[in-house]
Amino acid sequence: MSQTESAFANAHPTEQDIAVSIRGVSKNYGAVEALKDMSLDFPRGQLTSLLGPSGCGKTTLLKIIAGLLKHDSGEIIVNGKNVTGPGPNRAFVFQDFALLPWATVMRNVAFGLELRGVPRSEREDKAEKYIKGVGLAGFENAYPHELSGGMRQRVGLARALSVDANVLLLDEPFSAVDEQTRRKFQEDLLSLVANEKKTFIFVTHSIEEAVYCSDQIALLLPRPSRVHEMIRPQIDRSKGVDNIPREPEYLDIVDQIWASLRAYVE
Ligand SMILES: Nc1ncnc2c1ncn2[C@@H]1O[C@H](COP(=O)(O)OP(=O)(O)OP(=O)(O)O)[C@@H](O)[C@H]1O
Repeated sequence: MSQTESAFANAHPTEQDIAVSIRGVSKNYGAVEALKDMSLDFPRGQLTSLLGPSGCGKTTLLKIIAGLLKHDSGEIIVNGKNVTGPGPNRAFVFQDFALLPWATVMRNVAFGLELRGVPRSEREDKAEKYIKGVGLAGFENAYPHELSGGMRQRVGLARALSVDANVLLLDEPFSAVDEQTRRKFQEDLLSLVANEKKTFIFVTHSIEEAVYCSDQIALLLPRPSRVHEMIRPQIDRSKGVDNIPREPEYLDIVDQIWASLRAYVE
């Protein structure tokens, strides 16, 4: 079986430790049916991308998992428990950064811990670890307006990491950054997935990015959204961000996903 066939055939692994499970979730906005009877599992410690045409409900699903938006029916199970609202086990990294403009990088990253009453030295130690982890060492005392969009996005990610949520929800985290920053950020994200043992759920518009970064990709159909296909790319990432895009297996999976999606994009 070729790598590409196995990426599609192994899409329903058994015996996985599931961090988040979506069971028959539906969501309407008035007359707009956004999600319909959606079911999907997110394995612990892995990165799952949600990929699909614009308006298919990716952000809606992410916000429902975060507990920021109520679903109409179905269940969201996180670490084995049904959840109906926000909780400390999930952190949402907003597309528009949602940083405090008057606070330094250190204070922004430590802010979630500050809200929980964690003593200053403890929260700053933890924040420092993640400021380094996202490549922002040296910028602890900078303010958001002194940073580029990509750097602000990293502050948002460091803040989400520092609160010890074990599920990280990222809504197009790289959409506002240039190509070089995007590649560096993708590499850093993969290191975080490997080192942090957290579950990442990631919305992207980029097929290439999804294939490069993901353990599994949920291809969603236009609304009312359902899961069209699950793909497990199994890319050998040791070849590095610059070489993988030339690998035949990578290109085959990108082509197959494009073939599935193109009918809905026109
Ligand atoms: N607050 C709202 N009120 C009414 N309709 C909404 C609202 N939010 C989203 N929708 C509609 O629900 C559908 C799903 O939206 P959502 O933002 O989840 O899609 P998406 O896949 O994340 O889109 P994109 O890829 O363009 O960011 C869209 O048709 C959108 O217009």
